[in-house]
Amino acid sequence: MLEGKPLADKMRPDTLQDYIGQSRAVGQETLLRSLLETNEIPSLILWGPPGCGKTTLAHIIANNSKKHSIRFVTLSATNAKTNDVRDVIKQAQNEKSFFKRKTILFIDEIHRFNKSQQDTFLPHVECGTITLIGATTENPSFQVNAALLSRCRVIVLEKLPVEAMVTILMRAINSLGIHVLDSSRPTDPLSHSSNSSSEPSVFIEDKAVDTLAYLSDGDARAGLNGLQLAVLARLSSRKMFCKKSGQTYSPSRVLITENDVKEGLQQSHILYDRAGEEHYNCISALHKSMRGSDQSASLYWLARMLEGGEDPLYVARRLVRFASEDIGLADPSALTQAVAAYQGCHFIGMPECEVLLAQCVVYFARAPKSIEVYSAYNNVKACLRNHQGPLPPVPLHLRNAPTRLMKDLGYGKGYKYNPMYSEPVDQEYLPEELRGVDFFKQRRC
Ligand SMILES: Nc1ncnc2c1ncn2[C@@H]1O[C@H](COP(=O)(O)OP(=O)(O)OP(=O)(O)O)[C@@H](O)[C@H]1O
Repeated sequence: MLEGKPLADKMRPDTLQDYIGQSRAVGQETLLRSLLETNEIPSLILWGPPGCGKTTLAHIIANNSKKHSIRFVTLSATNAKTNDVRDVIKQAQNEKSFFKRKTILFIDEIHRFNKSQQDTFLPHVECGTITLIGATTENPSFQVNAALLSRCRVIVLEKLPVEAMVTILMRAINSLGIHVLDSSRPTDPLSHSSNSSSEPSVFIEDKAVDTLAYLSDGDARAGLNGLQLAVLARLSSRKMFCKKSGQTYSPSRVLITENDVKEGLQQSHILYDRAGEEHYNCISALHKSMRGSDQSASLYWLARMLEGGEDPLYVARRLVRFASEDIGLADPSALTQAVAAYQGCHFIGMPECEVLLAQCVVYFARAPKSIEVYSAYNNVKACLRNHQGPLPPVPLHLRNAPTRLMKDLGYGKGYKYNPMYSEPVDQEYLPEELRGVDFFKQRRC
């Protein structure tokens, strides 16, 4: 059972009955479930984090549709070319016109197709030649063409909760014939070696199952892979033990502990997806926690990113921005702190630089906040962008006059050099048509 395909693939359910969790999307009372049960599949975009069951749901739909002689074609946007899509469409057109057969096209990681590739199937979705099912870990509002999106129903799948993960893991554990050891009954399974077969009996601590369910962070593939790796590692260390000791005897029972499953999981991959949606969610949560002056939450989001393998320089760059955008002149040294933290991270790297970022984040959470400069600058930008016609010229008295011709043209004429005056100088600095505008108080566009 542990040889060949990954355990996650072997355990992929074929029916909705075995599809665990995701009740909001495909629970008993949902529209999607009734549509699936009556085999009226609309075009869908399945959006959710890695390993939450997008491909599995498509696989279940495929199984169902084959029973109703609907064609189900799969492409992965990571390696499919535009020509592959065209071929599928051509075939779908033929099937539709000659055999009245429908085609469902499943595109995994649809966000990897660029906009023009996505355009290729738009008219065919519209006229019903194909029913499109796209799976994506990225927010479809940014990654899927608006026109295509409006023709699809977006199904949001969530990270699988711990209980669902336990159910999925237990299903795999049972199918592998592994025994779960009840930690409330302290017996040593390894001391009983009554197993006569050459294959060892495999046990797993119940708390190891719980830990695996927690640490896999809603990603069933990660959990099942973690389980598989832990079992394989234990079995191979049993073999090594026999080889090294030259003993023909080998322990007939193998125990998978909590530590084994922790090793089986690659934490960084599991807790955090550096390139995906989670990266933006966490940085946004950090920014908002600092803005809200919540130092604990700020530290939490920072640690969540760094522990997950985020690039510390990326976080440091965001802190430089925050120093000006949210703290600004309420504490101008915030900017110095942020730049110093950035340089410090650059010098020493992870893991040493984590504390620099932590210091900066707490400083920012505690700092007084001001968006005065940020808002005033936005007002100026809005004024420029909304301006109709040519921009007003720079007033002559403010222009530099390095040549005689420029002087003759009136450049710099009438300019009052402020240091020459002991009193405040009455002089205009904005173009004539903006006289009197105060970007700090109002927005004039
Ligand atoms: N809801 C579920 N019920 C039962 N098993 C599940 C469920 N979701 C995922 N699994 C298990 O996890 C494995 C991986 O899930 P799947 O391939 O569907 O994830 P995905 O959301 O498509 O992830 P990715 O975005 O990384 O491709 C499946 O093969 C299956 O064994």
